Amino acid sequence: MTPQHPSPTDPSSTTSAGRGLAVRDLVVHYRDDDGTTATAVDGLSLEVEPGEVLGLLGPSGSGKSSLLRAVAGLEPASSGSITWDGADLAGVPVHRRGFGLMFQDGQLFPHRDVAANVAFGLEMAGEPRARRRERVTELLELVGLGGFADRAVSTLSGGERQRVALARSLAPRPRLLLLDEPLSALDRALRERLAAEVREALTTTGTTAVFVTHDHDEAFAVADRIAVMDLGHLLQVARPVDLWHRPASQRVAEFLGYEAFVPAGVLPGVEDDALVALGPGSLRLDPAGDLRGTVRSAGFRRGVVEVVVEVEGIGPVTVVEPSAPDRAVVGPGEQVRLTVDVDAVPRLG
Ligand SMILES: Nc1ncnc2c1ncn2[C@@H]1O[C@H](COP(=O)(O)OP(=O)(O)OP(=O)(O)O)[C@@H](O)[C@H]1O
Repeated sequence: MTPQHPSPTDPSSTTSAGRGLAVRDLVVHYRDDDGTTATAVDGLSLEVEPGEVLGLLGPSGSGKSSLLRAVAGLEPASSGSITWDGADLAGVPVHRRGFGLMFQDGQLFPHRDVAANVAFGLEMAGEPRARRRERVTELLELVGLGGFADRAVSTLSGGERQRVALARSLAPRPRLLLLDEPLSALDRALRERLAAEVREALTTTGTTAVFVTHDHDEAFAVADRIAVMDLGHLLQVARPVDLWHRPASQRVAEFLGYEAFVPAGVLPGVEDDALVALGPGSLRLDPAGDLRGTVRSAGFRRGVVEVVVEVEGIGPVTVVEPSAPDRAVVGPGEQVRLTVDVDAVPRLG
């Protein structure tokens, strides 16, 4: 691994030289009152190409917000550099970076109506009133709030507020939009729907963006590439499909939801000793299968049945089966046989 391209085997991890955002060997420290320092970002390098949506994924405390805040200029870098189109941003204050910010709680201005919230950045930029009005209408349409211009912010639902916040942050056409857990205050169903809408708004407007989340489903729904962080380090950067099928390490695979890690030789018909990961999608219930297991639990979830099976010699693995009204559902304690889908069992390097 080189710091510039953490996954050199993944062609999608390379970017056009010097364009867009480049973070090089960045370190962000926090100094406590007692003089001790905590390292939140530890020598991290990353690039974001113009027009790209990068998902920044990692567990709580992995340093995602610290990285985002450093890029925004809200947190000083202890060492390393942050550049945009090759120009160093050290010493460039937050409001001169041309970057937009969007947070979990939207931070709308309560005394302005929806249109005035969206217009805020345009006013700051000195846009004439007619152009502002036009742009506000365009942005509210884009986020699905066409008739909302005159609404008071206090009358909006949580999802509507975040749509307004998104419209407001897109209105001045930031050269980079930094989104820090913008959906995490919303309930799961709304979050899934809005994640798709955010992606559409970003790609329709061609906005370059970094989207921080600790939810891998959300990262998969929003991002062109996903950067996985842990303990201030970058573990892997890859397109969602490559990340899922080729996680670079057990740590990445665990974080994505893989459940069992065994030598490949444990699987029927496989003879090498590489470590492999099994998770949802790796196994199928099959009366003629070579693996045996005991059902621990079975739950219905939006058209599929998720069956957790204690697989002999492997451990618990979730099996996802399509649901049908006349198909018998297995229950806890039941003995089952399973087949491996070898294409859905990544080898860990
Ligand atoms: N202002 C601060 N002072 C001291 N330590 C801090 C400060 N902000 C963050 N940290 C520490 O830096 C580390 C990284 O925190 P950060 O908020 O960047 O992580 P995160 O991945 O965004 O987490 P979360 O998903 O919980 O927001 C953590 O150990 C955290 O305790």
